[in-house]
Amino acid sequence: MNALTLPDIAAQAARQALPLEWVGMCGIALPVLFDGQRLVATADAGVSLDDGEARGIHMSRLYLALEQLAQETLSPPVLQRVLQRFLDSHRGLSSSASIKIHTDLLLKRPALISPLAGWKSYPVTIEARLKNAMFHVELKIDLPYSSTCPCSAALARQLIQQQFITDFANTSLQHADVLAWLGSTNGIVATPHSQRSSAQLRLRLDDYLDELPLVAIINDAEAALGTAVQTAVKRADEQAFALANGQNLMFCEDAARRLNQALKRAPGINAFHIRVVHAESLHAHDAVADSRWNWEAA
Ligand SMILES: Nc1nc2c(ncn2[C@@H]2O[C@H](COP(=O)(O)OP(=O)(O)OP(=O)(O)O)[C@@H](O)[C@H]2O)c(=O)[nH]1
Repeated sequence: MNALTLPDIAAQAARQALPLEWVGMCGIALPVLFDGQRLVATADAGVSLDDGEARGIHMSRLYLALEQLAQETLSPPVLQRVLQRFLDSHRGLSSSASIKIHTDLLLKRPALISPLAGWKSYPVTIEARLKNAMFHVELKIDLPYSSTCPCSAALARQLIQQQFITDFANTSLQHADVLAWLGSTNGIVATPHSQRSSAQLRLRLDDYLDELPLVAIINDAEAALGTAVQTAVKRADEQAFALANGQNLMFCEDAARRLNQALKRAPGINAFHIRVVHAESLHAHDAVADSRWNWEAA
């Protein structure tokens, strides 16, 4: 060996010939561009190692191809070009390539009543795969929202009725008495439990999309759920939120069904797997519902 030649271990023959389904790097720091923002992201990037005789893949080639994602707005065509570069730089070694990008999308959300707004962070993962010229993109989105138990609300209403009977038994009622009673703690002797809940959406996108419909999907899903968690909140906003929750009682089953309907209507999605998790304040465990559409067949 010439003293100036660097040893290239990856190019050596493997001691034990065996193809590998996926080889790559996880947790690569990457600043990505999306929705006019520069977002801090991490990427997992890799290829299959089909040539069982080859010792290793060329990780630096994948790493360098990722730079394109720091330069251009994240979109399906850009992801496809990067994956094609992974494969072009591993001719004879790999037939499939994949990339996962984890980031937090920041969206500015207005308050319900006051003229205020604040930032909300949505954890998202964008996963793209290229195999035998077939290109697929999958999104994972986590959405926090508030849910109030309909059963608990009905039980609380019944207790309020009982309290009313107790407080006004054998009394001739004046409008002012009832109004004062309604404003007292006796008038709301029981409250239903509500909880911070989360919807975990996994979505497969149609192949032809030029843009990632992340913001539209988040907006559609939040509209379907009805009580997204808030950002900037003054008392007027809190009161509006209390009213919205009172008008939007839901079990986890209700939330899953609403999301199912909304996502089936949303353009650009050809399959999904939804999980909603209501982190119960009644129990120390969660109430959970799943819903799928075209998921097994895809
Ligand atoms: N394949 C592989 N490479 C690793 C691993 N851990 C670290 N590396 C390093 O990743 C570096 C980059 O690999 P290559 O892309 O093959 O680098 P290179 O041979 O200089 O680049 P090319 O000439 O393009 O092949 C090498 O120095 C490897 O030692 C590993 O587990 N597997």
